[in-house]
Amino acid sequence: MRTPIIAGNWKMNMNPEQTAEFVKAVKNDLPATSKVESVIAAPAVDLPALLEAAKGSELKVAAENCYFEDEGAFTGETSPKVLKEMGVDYVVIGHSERRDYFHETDEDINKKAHAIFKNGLLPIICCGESLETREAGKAEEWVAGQVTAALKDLSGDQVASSVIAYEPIWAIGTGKTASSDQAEEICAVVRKTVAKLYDETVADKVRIQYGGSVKPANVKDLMSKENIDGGLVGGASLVPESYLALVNFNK
Ligand SMILES: O=C[C@H](O)COP(=O)(O)O
Repeated sequence: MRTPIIAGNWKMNMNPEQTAEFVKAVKNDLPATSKVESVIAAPAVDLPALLEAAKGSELKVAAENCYFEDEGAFTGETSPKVLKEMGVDYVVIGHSERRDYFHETDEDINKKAHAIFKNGLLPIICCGESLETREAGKAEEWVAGQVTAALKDLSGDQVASSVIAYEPIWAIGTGKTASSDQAEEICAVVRKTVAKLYDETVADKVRIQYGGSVKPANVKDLMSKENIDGGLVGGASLVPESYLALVNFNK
């Protein structure tokens, strides 16, 4: 039985003060982690405030990115080793915004996944096709390729404990959600890809999120699908009431 995981991805929208206020507003109404994992992914500058505010609550903390080296002359980068020391749980990697604006490659993402596991963190690995790729009928092939590249040389146990987020680029921040059937179709492809690369046991354990205009009004429908175990939520995770409605989707 896979534990649902709802992760807010704040992107570059909050400061430390707003972070502390947000957590104060939600921390007493989060579901038990054993029922639904509630995660917030925040920019590196907000992580100390987020970790401090989340202490003693059910909230788990994710970084929005990290580098694949632990330390050294890498100006501006964030060390996965330090993230672990700080108490971070997850790191989001391969988000389409990082692939597009910061030119992250499949190879970088795979290296980051290895660095994340080496440091005892867990990855939320993003994948997803553009509208052009979808319209060319190549969404399945594209996503399977991204998943295969991201997981290269990871062990079955590592993959079983990973989270993979399917986010069609055309649905991010656009208000256009993939229908729950469209989302399920590709999330099933992700699981099948994991089964092909590893085995059914690993595929059965890996948790798959859908992301792209998820909101309180559609979360229940998406979460009812067999291969959707959670959501990676941008805009609708920025307001405490909306975030609480998302993580409490099954109440
Ligand atoms: O990481 C989150 C996704 O990019 C989705 O963003 P959105 O919920 O604002 O569409």
